Amino acid sequence: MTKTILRALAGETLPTPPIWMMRQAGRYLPEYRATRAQAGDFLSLCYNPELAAEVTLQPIRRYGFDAAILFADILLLPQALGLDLWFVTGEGPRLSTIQTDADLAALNPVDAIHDTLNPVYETVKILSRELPSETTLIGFAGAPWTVATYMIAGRGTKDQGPAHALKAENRKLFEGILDVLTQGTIEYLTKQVEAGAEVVKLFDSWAGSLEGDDFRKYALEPARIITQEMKARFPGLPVIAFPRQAGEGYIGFHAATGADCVAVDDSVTPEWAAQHVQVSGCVQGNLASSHMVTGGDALVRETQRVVKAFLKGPHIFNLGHGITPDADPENVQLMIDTVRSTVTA
Ligand SMILES: Cc1c2[nH]c(c1CCC(=O)O)Cc1[nH]c(c(CCC(=O)O)c1C)Cc1[nH]c(c(CCC(=O)O)c1C)Cc1[nH]c(c(C)c1CCC(=O)O)C2
Repeated sequence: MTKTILRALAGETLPTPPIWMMRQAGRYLPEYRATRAQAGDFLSLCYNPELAAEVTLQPIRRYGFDAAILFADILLLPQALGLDLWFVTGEGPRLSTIQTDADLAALNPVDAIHDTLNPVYETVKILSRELPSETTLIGFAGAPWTVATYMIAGRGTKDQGPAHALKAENRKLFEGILDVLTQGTIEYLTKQVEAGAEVVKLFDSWAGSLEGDDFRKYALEPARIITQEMKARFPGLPVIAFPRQAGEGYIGFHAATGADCVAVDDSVTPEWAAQHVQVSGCVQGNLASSHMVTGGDALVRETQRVVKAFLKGPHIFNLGHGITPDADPENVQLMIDTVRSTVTA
């Protein structure tokens, strides 16, 4: 029998939506914190195939999610392209920045990324051997715009100001960075699929800060190029696109990019997304991750609301964004039980 996630991605409407959770391997789980301590730090964990596979499997063992997502980070690609990357505890990522043509020219050639990223492919290979037969393995990468915002600013920013500024001041350089990332992402995802990833997801966390023609050129177009090329290389490969906070930009995103599934965040209601996005294909989402902290009746009610809003079409249940470190693991179980017991007749 085909795996439930793959059935939903193929456009099938299932009586109960399959479920997984962004950041399901993360700090809210005591077993994750223990393995991360064993690895030393976050990046050492990402580059240790045995331990990265272990943390990927932890939420599958605990909850029986329908999909596992490779444990890695979207910022490993810029590191593989030659930027320095480190994480400041309590603050987040830091990178050496790209600000000039010379910085761009100094990046490693795209085919050299595998020297750094080989341990990630090794993690995928372990997972494709060790996952239960009903669990789908999702590979991923950051979308070019989102990854570029970190490379240009050297860190996470609230409004992606430095990347917008570079786009205004030196569009040629800005587009050059996006082009390198587009090609690098294709090569990175290709190796993940060759190693055993069954689905790939593109995380465009900052798509919502691109407006009008910029959204079309820098969120939609790179997603289209990557999706088309991946499908040319691997016919039938399902692709999930996540142009987070795209709002109206979610409308038509399936058709314009060729993605099989569009993941929606919780800044839109599930009823709106069913009406405007699910009409074009599978959707993934979109319970607010804050319910994993607060729990209770509101969690049950809102979970049922999401399930019911999407029940007339293909749907993969997920949060609207990643689960946060302060979440209670018991609330995750309550969400899963609620999804699986919501009567959809
Ligand atoms: C912007 C972004 C990043 N990483 C990612 C994004 C895009 C999606 C999003 O918007 O959440 C994506 C990501 N990061 C991680 C994954 C693995 C798969 C998954 O569990 O979903 C994925 C898909 C692990 C991680 N990536 C990170 C953690 C926490 C690291 C730790 O253990 O300290 C995990 C589990 C670290 C990370 N990595 C990044 C930031 C900003 C941070 C620090 C913020 C934080 O601490 O939560 C960059």
